Amino acid sequence: MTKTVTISHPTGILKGHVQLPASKSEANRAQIIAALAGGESKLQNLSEANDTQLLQRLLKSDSEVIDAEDAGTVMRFLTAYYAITGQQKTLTGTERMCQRPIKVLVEALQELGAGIAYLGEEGYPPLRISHFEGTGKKHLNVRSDISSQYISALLMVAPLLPNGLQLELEGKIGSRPYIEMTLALMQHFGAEAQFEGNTISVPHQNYQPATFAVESDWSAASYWYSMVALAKEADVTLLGLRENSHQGDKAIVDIMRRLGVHTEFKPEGVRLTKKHAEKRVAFDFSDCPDLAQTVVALCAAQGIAVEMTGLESLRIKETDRIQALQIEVLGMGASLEERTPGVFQMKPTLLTKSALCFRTYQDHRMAMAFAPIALLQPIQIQEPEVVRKSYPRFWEDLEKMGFEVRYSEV
Ligand SMILES: O=C(O)C1=C[C@@H](OP(=O)(O)O)[C@@H](O)[C@H](O)C1
Ligand SMILES: C=C(OP(=O)(O)O)C(=O)O
Repeated sequence: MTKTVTISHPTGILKGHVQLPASKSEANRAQIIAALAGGESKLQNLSEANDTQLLQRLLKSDSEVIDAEDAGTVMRFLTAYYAITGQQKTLTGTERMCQRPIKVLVEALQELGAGIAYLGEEGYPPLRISHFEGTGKKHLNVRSDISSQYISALLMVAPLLPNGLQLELEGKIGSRPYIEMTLALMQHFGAEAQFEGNTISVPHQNYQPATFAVESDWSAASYWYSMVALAKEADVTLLGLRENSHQGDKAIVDIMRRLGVHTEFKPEGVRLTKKHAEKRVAFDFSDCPDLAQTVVALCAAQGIAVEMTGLESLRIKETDRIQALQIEVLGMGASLEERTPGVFQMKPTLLTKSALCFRTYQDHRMAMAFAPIALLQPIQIQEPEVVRKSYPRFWEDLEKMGFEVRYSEV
């Protein structure tokens, strides 16, 4: 039996306000840094997203076995947190988490003096963290082309190291805005750092407890942008988003300007209305990999040809997102192919009225990226509960905006 949701929209007209979930990326940085700061920090607007709630529970847990489930930030940030604070823990996660690499982070922490062993395959969780005997090493070379989460994890613990830390980033810097978000949050809690060229320097210093209000999630906003692009008429306000955001996924504003959505910044959030869409576009997702699925699904539905680069990290996220997208757009009559190394092209056809049922591969973003297509025709999405990772109220919010959402098991 597979849980399935059938979604349709009777009018195709979207009007109203959406209260988005708060950013899980900001929340999880704030929670780690607040724990390192000690004292009484006040974190406001932590969302119900499982990734956020999970970290909150785990930071309070005395258990020696820690299950990071499918949350990349939780796995990577806690590895550095437990290692540098000298806690004995076994860190594990879902089957998929144990296929997501962590070697770059583990080796960096080992160089700093952490005792970490692999309990399964070398380079992957589960991990056993046993002790910390500081080597006093200050300068580390770290690859930055696999996941920025390793860099963020190291940066957040860096102020605790007696000599601070100087990271030399090697290779392409993927997901760079997430590194900048980490530095911004560190600064909010009183820790200064310098990012010049490929070098990030963090002196030894103390964090200060602080109040921090998490912004709404720009990645979650991207699905509403897609809905506005596909709607017959739309006037939608997404609450709690700011023009001066820490989140790199604010790039959706510029992407969607070309794909049919006008953004107006207002004090309460962003107001989205429809505009003309281009028929052929090219985007680099190196800075905003979580937006790629939104764009692929929208372009497949709208018959927009798109060339994409910067998708390398998609293969090691909640699922192999390239493969998942290739399979799902094929069902829509579109093709997604790597034409030359690193350059993907999607050739769409205009959507036919054939029945569409999308699989989600235990990936919240597969569900949310394809859901907007329900504005064109009724669709089905399998395992709809995957959205709990970042946006648990996603289906309820669709209903509030006039979608019909029916659950079944087939
Ligand atoms: O640091 C973060 O909060 C994140 C960084 C990105 O991962 P990578 O750095 O692995 O690309 C992003 O895809 C993920 O959803 C959240
Ligand atoms: C990749 C993601 O999350 P994480 O790496 O934190 O599991 C995501 O939310 O799209």
